Amino acid sequence: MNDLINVSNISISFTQYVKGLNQRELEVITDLTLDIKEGEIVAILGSSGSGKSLLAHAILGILPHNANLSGTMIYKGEVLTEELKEKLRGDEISLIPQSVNFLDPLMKVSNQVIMESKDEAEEKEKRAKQRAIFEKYGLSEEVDNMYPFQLSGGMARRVLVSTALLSNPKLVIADEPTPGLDEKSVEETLNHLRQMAADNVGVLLITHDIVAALKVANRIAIFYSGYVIEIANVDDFSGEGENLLHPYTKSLFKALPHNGFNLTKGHQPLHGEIPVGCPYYDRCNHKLENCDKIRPNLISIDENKMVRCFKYEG
Ligand SMILES: Nc1ncnc2c1ncn2[C@@H]1O[C@H](COP(=O)(O)OP(=O)(O)OP(=O)(O)O)[C@@H](O)[C@H]1O
Ligand code: NI
Repeated sequence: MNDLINVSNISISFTQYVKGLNQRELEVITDLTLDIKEGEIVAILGSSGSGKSLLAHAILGILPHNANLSGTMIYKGEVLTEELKEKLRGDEISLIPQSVNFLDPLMKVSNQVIMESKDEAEEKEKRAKQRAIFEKYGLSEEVDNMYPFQLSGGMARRVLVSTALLSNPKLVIADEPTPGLDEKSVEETLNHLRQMAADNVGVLLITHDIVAALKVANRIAIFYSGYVIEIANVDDFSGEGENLLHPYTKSLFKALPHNGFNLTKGHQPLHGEIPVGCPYYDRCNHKLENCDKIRPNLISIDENKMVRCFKYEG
């Protein structure tokens, strides 16, 4: 499988003004590395407020103006500059947004899916395509003329998915597509993602729902305090978790059945104070000599797996 996007050493911070002219940096994402291949679903798993949406917005080039972004992104072998992001956004790279509030309440569904066209021929072509995709996702012809408030939650979700697919994207970023959905709608949404991957689209699934991630992803990136601490194959989350590498991922996996498969709290970005050493130091039960003094790098174990832990360095 070919690499679609390689995100290397991305950091995102905000400049905050405290007491007049004093500034300080709030680092939300630190040194994030991740790659997605064609036809692959990679889930990034992190708790609420951990910076997942910011990562999506960084790839799309829609970060807020006060955000500082560093690091590199390569898309199909080409450096993903802000200019290129703008060109690809809504085209080769599309977003399934976190909220159905992204739909304009005052516009008929089909019109907002299509947006502007440069001439009649293009509009006709777009309408035909929109109808075909809606059909595929079980949205009948009368839905075209509905307003968002007339849609059920599940229908609105399907409209967002269809919208993301209208441009034949190569990379789809799904930002928390499952929270608040009933089990059937969750399954339906996951099936949509599987279908995309089967069509060779790369999918970045952003979620705090580990159960959903395990059902659909090929690989899972675990986010902790703004750091990716491990990227594992979905199959590693089985048995006793013996193939998982990072102490945090192992304990997370072991704890799952006991806490109803919910992510435990306590891995928000560390507001203001970035630890010198390992971000997991305080909670780790495999501490080594230098863990509180030096931050481990995210190192590759093989083509698919990475870990940030001194146990595996050297
Ligand atoms: N414009 C901003 N200015 C300053 N800080 C911000 C800004 N936007 C986001 N943040 C900070 O970045 C953090 C991460 O935000 P983000 O929306 O990416 O989290 P998330 O992981 O997507 O959360 P959720 O699961 O709730 O969607 C927030 O907790 C907040 O501290
Ligand atoms: Ni979010």
